[in-house]
Amino acid sequence: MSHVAEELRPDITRLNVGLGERAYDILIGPGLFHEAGERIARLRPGARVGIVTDRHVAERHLATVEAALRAAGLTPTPVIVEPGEKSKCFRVFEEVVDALLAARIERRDLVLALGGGVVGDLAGFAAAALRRGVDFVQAPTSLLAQVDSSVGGKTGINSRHGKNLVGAFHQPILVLADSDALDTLPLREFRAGYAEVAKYGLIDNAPFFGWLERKWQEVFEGGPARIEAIATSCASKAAVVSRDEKETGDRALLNLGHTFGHALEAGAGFSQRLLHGEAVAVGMAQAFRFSARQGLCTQADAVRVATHLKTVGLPTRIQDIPGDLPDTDGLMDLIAQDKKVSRGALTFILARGIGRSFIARDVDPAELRAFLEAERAAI
Ligand SMILES: NC(=O)c1ccc[n+]([C@@H]2O[C@H](COP(=O)([O-])OP(=O)(O)OC[C@H]3O[C@@H](n4cnc5c(N)ncnc54)[C@H](O)[C@@H]3O)[C@@H](O)[C@H]2O)c1
Ligand SMILES: O=C(O)C(=O)C[C@@H](O)[C@H](O)[C@H](O)COP(=O)(O)O
Ligand SMILES: [Zn+2]
Repeated sequence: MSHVAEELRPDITRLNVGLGERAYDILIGPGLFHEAGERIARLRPGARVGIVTDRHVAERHLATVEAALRAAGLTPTPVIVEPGEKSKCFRVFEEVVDALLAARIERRDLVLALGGGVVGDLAGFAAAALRRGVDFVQAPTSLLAQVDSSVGGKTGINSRHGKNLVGAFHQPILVLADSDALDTLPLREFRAGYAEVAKYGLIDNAPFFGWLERKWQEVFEGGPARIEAIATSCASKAAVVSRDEKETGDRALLNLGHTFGHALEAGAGFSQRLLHGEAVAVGMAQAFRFSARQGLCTQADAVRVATHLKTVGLPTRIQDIPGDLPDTDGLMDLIAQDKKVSRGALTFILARGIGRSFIARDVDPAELRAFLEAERAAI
């Protein structure tokens, strides 16, 4: 990537995910979709580009991106899926792969994921599988995708057995996070993405969590605080991914709130009843309450976490989720399918305090069950 364009655009933040020959840039700032063609053509001049997107995003942003690609001599073919988590499934995966093959996307061509985390995970997995692997670019359009899912190369789909159980590690070659795209994102979706922003503070950056407590309204309103929150989140994620690409060690910290959260998402049928970020918010509040119950962190820290999440309008308890959920046995079964489970031993991300998360292996199932029962009984 040339530095010249960034020097001409001081409003663009450029980060790098240091992965040797698979290193890539993350660009964050306004107007990037208008420059998508020029920036992608520098990496793959003359390429065919299969643009995987969803209907909501297509209605708002596809024309801009397509025009930019054509102007730079690239040949785009859109592949449009239905919005929502249910599209992360085998049926839609097959449809996307078939559409990309029909568009003759070859090994030196590209897949462009234009959308939220659902499109990013689905398109990334399609790119990983297509002709045994073609390159892909992430053009994230939701807050969640700009701060988390577009970075790090986890791609995949859900199975009837649980969340993200089929997939591949496949890194993008570029991430273009156009902050203007967030202007069309519904508030509920923005809030859900905010849960993953707060996650970075809770994992290992207490000052960032404190900053969010003071500045969250500015982050929601847009402007410099929003860009700063996105850049801080991406920098945290890039650092973890660079040192542990395939989650053999501390990348698992990025799973804070996800062991509980994924079970709840699956329990809610991957439906609009509970968005991924909302599930993570409940899961993080639970991880801190579970930690406090085990004497690992103070009750005050657990309350502080839940209070901030509640203040921004996120759910923090099972009771905040509308509709029926599996009972404790059902949740335990779903948790048993978590990818961090090893030879049956449960792994959770727990905390000794805000910004002091750690990987807890061999969590006692009896203690977990008692905690889930207590959570269910809480008013
Ligand atoms: N791979 C990873 O590392 C990783 C990390 C975090 C989450 N995820 C996955 O990401 C998914 C959640 O992503 P998400 O929250 O972006 O959900 P999503 O992709 O479903 O997008 C949320 C909703 O907002 C709409 N939308 C997106 N951008 C828009 C825009 N700019 N304007 C208007 N509407 C827009 C979408 O059409 C959809 O209806 C989950 O499947 C989760 O498992 C993956
Ligand atoms: O990138 C990671 O690593 C993460 O854990 C980020 C999470 O926010 C994300 O939801 C991820 O898809 C969960 O990974 P999984 O391995 O538990 O499916
Ligand atoms: Zn997540």
